[in-house]
Amino acid sequence: MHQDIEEILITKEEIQERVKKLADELREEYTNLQPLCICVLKGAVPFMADLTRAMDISLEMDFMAVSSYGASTQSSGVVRIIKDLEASVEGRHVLIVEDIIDSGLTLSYLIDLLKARNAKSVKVVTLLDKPERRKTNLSPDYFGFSIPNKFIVGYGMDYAEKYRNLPYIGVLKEELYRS
Ligand SMILES: O=P(O)(O)OC[C@H]1O[C@H](OP(=O)(O)OP(=O)(O)O)[C@H](O)[C@@H]1O
Ligand code: HPA
Repeated sequence: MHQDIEEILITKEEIQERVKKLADELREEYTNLQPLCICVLKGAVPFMADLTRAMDISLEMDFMAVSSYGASTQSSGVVRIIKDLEASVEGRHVLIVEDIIDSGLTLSYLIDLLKARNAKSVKVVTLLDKPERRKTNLSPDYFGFSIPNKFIVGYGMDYAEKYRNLPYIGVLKEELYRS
């Protein structure tokens, strides 16, 4: 795996340090609110696991899997629900946990959906933000790192389902995904 990485953008230690700081901020906001943390599968799994443990407050977790319909419909923001939540969000303080915001289309769909289901509040924490790629005017309530427009993998993020278990975030060698 490691030989396929052009450069390490964010080290394991930098991730750990930033996740701890984000967790401190979120603890301030959500103590006594019993938030429902929603992990957007699959990429956000490592971040969700590390963040919620570091938050160290009473909370609940649920998981959702979504997928864009494809290139032609992506620009319309149409998203297909592959796995829906088990919990009801009605009256709940919801925190969406994402690994990366790119165009923002996935998240803007999810935010609208959860509001339509009568969540009391809906906020977003993402580890990474790629603002250059944005196609919506959405910005996360909390983010770990703002990154350049490069294709990255690791700490949950994949290319063709591989590299999710890298402990750091790295830029994938261009020849591997352009070919
Ligand atoms: O801002 P957007 O352009 O909508 O892109 C961001 C979404 O894309 C990635 O998920 P992906 O569909 O690759 O699924 P995965 O998490 O299972 O890898 C990422 O985890 C976000 O959910
Ligand atoms: O750079 C990325 N890498 C992996 N998955 C992604 N989903 C959106 N952007 C990316």
